[in-house]
Amino acid sequence: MILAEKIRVTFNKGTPLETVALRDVDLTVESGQFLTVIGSNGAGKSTALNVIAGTIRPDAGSIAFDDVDVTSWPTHRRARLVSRVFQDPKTGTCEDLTILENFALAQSRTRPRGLRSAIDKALRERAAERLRVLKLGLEDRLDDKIGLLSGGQRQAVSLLMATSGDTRLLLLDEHTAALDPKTADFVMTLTCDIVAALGLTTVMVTHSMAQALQYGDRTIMFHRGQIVFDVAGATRAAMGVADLLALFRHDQGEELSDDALLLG
Ligand SMILES: Nc1ncnc2c1ncn2[C@@H]1O[C@H](COP(=O)(O)OP(=O)(O)OP(=O)(O)O)[C@@H](O)[C@H]1O
Repeated sequence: MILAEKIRVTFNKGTPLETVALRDVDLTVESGQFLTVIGSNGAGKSTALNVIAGTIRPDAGSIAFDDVDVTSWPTHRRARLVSRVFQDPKTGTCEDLTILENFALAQSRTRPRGLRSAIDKALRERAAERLRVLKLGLEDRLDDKIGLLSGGQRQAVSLLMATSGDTRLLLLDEHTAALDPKTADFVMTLTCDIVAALGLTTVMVTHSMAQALQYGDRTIMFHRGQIVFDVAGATRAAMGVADLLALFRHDQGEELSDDALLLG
């Protein structure tokens, strides 16, 4: 479970560029819940993920995982429990290393060992077994440089690596936005399968309202650093994009003016 209380993040404090990116945000995500997050450009979505991952330390508020206060834990200390997949497939993998070496690197995130000593028969078998699920033939290309893979293949491998080890919390930062629609569907199906199989608590940021409603079991929207709505259960299941827009208009007294959100 994630319990974030009164989280405030201010960039460039005390300067003319001061921006309050998160305004006393409270957010609880139950264990095993799959939360989708939407919001216009600059609404605070990435900052919220950064606070959970530990990349940004809030200037006020606290954050706990399963009742353990991790507010002061740096990213590397949280890395055993939290992993993240980014929009750019290149971010999650190391281009000059082979597929197998990338798996070894991912494993060392949770079980620190030298890269060479981490590559043993057991890892080779484990990596091949996980890759076989993709049905892309990558289990036969363990010694290929990962830079040779397509964006979609690489994102699928990033997802497998992010969910190896002891990860309990998966953060997805628009991880299908750079893929063509067919590949994006493939990666989303893989995501849902892995999340369900491992029972991961998942937070997925997306620019698409339709995708936010299609996947997961709860949707929140950020706007100007605050959560402006939070829908789940039967209410959410009955909603379409037009209903989300109407909810926004009703609560905020203004129209949403972000084409990417409307059209995505
Ligand atoms: N490192 C930073 N330095 C200064 N300002 C920042 C920084 N990171 C984010 N901001 C500002 O904080 C606010 C929230 O940004 P954030 O990236 O969290 O929004 P977002 O909802 O993820 O937007 P997008 O969909 O465009 O990625 C914005 O006004 C942004 O310009």
